[in-house]
Amino acid sequence: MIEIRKVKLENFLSHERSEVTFSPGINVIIGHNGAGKSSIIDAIYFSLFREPVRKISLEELIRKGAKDASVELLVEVDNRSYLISRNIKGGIVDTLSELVPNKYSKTIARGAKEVNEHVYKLLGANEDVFSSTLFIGQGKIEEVFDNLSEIMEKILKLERMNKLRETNGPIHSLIKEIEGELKVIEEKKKRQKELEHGIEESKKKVEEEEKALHEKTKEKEEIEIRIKEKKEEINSIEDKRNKLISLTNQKSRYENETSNIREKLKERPLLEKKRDDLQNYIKDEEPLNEKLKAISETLTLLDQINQSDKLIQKLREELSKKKSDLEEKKKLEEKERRYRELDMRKNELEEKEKQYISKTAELRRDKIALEEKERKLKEFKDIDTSELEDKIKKIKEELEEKRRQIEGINSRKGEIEGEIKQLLNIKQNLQTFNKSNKCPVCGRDLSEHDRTRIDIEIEQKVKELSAKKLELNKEYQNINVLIRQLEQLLDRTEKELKEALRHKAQLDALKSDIQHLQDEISDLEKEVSELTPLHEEFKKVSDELKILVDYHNRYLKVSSVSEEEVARLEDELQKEVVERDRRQENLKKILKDKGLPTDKKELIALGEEIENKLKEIKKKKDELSNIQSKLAILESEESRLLNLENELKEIERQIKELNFREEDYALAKQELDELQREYTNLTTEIGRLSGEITILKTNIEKNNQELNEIKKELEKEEKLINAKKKLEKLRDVLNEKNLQAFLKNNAKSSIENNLVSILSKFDLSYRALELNFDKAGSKGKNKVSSIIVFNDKGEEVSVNALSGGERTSIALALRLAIARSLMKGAGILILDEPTVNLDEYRKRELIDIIRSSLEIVNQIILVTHDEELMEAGDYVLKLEKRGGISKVEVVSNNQQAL
Ligand SMILES: Nc1ncnc2c1ncn2[C@@H]1O[C@H](COP(=O)(O)OP(=O)(O)OP(=O)(O)O)[C@@H](O)[C@H]1O
Ligand SMILES: [Zn+2]
Repeated sequence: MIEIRKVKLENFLSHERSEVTFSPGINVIIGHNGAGKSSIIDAIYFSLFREPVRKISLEELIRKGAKDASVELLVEVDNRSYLISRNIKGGIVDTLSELVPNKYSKTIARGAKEVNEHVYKLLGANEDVFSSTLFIGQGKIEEVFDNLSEIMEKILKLERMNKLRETNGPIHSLIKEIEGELKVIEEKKKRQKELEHGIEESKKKVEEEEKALHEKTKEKEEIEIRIKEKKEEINSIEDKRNKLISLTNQKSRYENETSNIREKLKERPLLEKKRDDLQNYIKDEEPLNEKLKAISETLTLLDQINQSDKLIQKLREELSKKKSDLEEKKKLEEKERRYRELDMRKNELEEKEKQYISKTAELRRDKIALEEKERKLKEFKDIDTSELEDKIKKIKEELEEKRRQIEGINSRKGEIEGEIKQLLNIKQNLQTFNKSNKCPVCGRDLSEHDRTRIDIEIEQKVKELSAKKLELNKEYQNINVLIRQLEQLLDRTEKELKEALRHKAQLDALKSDIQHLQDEISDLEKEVSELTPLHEEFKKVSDELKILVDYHNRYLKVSSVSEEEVARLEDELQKEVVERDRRQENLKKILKDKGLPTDKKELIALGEEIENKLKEIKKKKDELSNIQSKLAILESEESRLLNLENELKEIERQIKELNFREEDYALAKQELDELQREYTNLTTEIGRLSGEITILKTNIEKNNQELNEIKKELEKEEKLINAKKKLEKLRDVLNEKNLQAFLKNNAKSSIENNLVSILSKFDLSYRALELNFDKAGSKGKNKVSSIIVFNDKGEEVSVNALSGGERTSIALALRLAIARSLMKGAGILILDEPTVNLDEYRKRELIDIIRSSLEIVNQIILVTHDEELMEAGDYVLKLEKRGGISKVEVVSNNQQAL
């Protein structure tokens, strides 16, 4: 029994994102036209079968403005929950999964086709059955009467049975196919016989050839042995031959060498003569070398003597200079001593002299400054300040007096003003308290006369007081002018005093400066008089030094010279003279001994001549050593020649001993060639034979395989014949009169039974019903009714004669009955707007019938725009459309409310 728990719509028809929960019992979906109610059951239907309910394409199910749509349906079957997920265009595959509460979800099917198959299993019905029975479109409950025959054909798939039987149908073509295969099998049988014969022949041939192969192999082995023996023989002959060749080669090499050496030896006497001549030539070398050495010695001596002469000259000059310097030094020594004494004294006096100079300068500056200040002092006048101070004191006293007068005037003015104010007050009061006739001051009774009098009196008095006040003002002004004049005078006098005081301070400062300068001058004069004798001495010393400085400078120039130095130079000169004389002696001796010319130029020319001669000798010596080495080689060659002659004798002996004959060798080789030819022929023959045998054997193998395959196929023959017979039988059975009628009758009685039991629950008083699955005749009066009803009395009643309510009940019952017969458990009933076009009474009836259906199904989903039907629902969903998008607005649970 399937039950729907929840459906989720995403971009599906008018829904953007809605989630609807269902409960067992009657679920009413309510809302205005176009609110999106049907869309929800469309979503359920689409989830189950991936087909639209309406006549639209899948793409049209996608909400306008969205790219893709998806629907999820949660169902419960036998206490297990399954989630079906369907998608349009989103690229996500459809899935069906089982949800184990609080645990996991297991995908059972993936892809539209697989999901469809599983839904079929869960629902126990396919789309055809479901849409003809439990899913009822708007106002279509009774359609079942008119289409019963088609519905049954569709449900029982009778159409397909007829199709199976047709001449171009599958059964016919299957039989044709089998007949074709049987023909092929006949062909195979012929082939089988051919193959068997061929295999027999081949086997015989293989036997013959194997025998021949055996013989040839034996022959081949014998020849192999003979070849081996022959090869050994040839090898030994070849060894000898090789030895002979190598000996002959060596012999000819030796002979060549011998004749070469003999040729070379012919040169020998000539070389020996040349050698003797050269040896003779180089005899002069030794004495020439000696003479050359003496010449170079002589030349060296000449150079040395020359240098000594120069050195002696230089030393004599230096010595005479030093001697004269020494004399000068001795003459200057007295003056130099005096110079040094004075210089020291001058240095001692230097400090005091500096003091003297600075003090005299300071003294001069002070005297000038003093003169200047004394001149300024004469220009200053003396001023007396006490006079000015007295004057200021007097002015201040006068000012005090005048200010006191002003204060007096002010207080008098205040008194007068107070009196006037009081008088005016009295006058005012007199007028205000007119009626009471009492004095405002004392409260006494006043007559008119009194009042006038008082008035005049007051007037008089006020005038007097005002005149007095005016006078005081004038006086005040006058005094004020005086005060201002006094203040100005005071100011001026004070300034004068200040100026006088400043002048006096300057004079004091000048006087003290003069005093100070005089003190300083007397101090300085004392110091200068003390320094003067030293200054005189300094002057004297300096003057004398000026005269002595020339001598001092001259002394400095010769001061370095000493007696020792002069002595040393004299000694050096002496030694050099001795050395030169010795060399001259030596030279004389050599010249005499070697008979050399005394002239230097001649000596050099002679030296060069000897050197040239020596060079020539050197060349000859090289030539000689060359000839000597050639002669040495010739000597060793001569001994080699002797050896070679002995060797040749030995080789000839060995050749004789070998005794090799070329004819023997050629014969043996010819024999081997013949044997090898024979061997090759045999190998080819053996190869050919085994090749043929292999081919024959593989052929046999192949043919055997084919034979086996043919045998296997022949086994099918019987099955094919049987199949053909069965198909022919099936063709007969599928005939309308046989199986189809049986199926229809079967379904008919089952549905009729169910129908009676369902109707009994609907509380209707009909005893029996009979279904008619045959095609209803052409529409109109002859129309054959698909259902016949019998009343209590057993009378037949046409469906059209029943009341609307009865008809709807029977139609609904019939749908439920069909569903029950064909499905394992009919769980849900879905109705879209069942009450359209019904009056109030019929509507009530229908609600009762629907309620009764709950005895057959568990869950009913009802779509309506009729508010009245809300009451019928156990569970109510209200849909509304806002902004073009459907929304689940209200959800109420009537059961809970009760
Ligand atoms: N692909 C779509 N995208 C958006 N809206 C659509 C789409 N297809 C149809 N509609 C609109 O969805 C609305 C809801 O249709 P649905 O059939 O669910 O309404 P209903 O509440 O059952 O109304 P009625 O009582 O008139 O049958 C309609 O106005 C329809 O025009
Ligand atoms: Zn009075």
